Amino acid sequence: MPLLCAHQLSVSKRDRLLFNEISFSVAAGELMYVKGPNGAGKTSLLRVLTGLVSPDEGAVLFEEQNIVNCREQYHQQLLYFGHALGVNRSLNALENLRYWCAQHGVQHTDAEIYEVLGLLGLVGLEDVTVSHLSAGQQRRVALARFWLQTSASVWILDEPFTALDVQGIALLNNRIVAHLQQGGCVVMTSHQALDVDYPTQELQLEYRI
Ligand SMILES: Nc1ncnc2c1ncn2[C@@H]1O[C@H](COP(=O)(O)OP(=O)(O)OP(=O)(O)O)[C@@H](O)[C@H]1O
Repeated sequence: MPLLCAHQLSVSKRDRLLFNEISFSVAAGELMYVKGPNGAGKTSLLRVLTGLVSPDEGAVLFEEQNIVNCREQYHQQLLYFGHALGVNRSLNALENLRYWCAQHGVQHTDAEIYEVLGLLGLVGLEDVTVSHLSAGQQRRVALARFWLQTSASVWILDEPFTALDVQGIALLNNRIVAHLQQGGCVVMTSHQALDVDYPTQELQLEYRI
């Protein structure tokens, strides 16, 4: 049974049809890579898959149920990483992750959060206000949720590699592969060529006039 299905999705913005009757499914252990030029509609598609935005036509199914009818159950199984980092720039990394854990019902001690921040190369920066961190370090604080939240099966990632250095990209790639090997699924976009050592399905969106 697929974890996630897009069924004949169509979305228009400002009278421009971004995509029309797109269908695909992603099963446990599968990675879907959504490609396309700027403005093609990749973010719009991902937001529809999360249920944040409704499609003009079609439906998104989680475990064969329309997400409209199982919103709470779906959101418990969903980890969405969008363009907005979802970190409070006036708090430090530790405070941000404590807050994120509390909001998402994830139990972690400070020691465990420190460990994840260490893994992400943020040792010594745990109590620095996020606005004083570099762009890549801020992304790393946001990415910590992929190590803190281990129960979500569906990961939807919108350009997660932005601003990361080579080591950061490798770290995240490894985490994505581990998630897939543990039976999760991933739908992601990236303008960088994907360097994930894992079988990948591709969906190409075109810029439609
Ligand atoms: N809320 C909105 N209101 C009006 N138009 C929108 C809205 N969101 C997106 N668009 C338009 O939809 C089109 C697709 O945007 P989208 O962000 O989905 O593209 P994308 O493929 O993710 O692009 P990029 O590679 O630049 O991130 C763009 O032309 C954009 O202007």
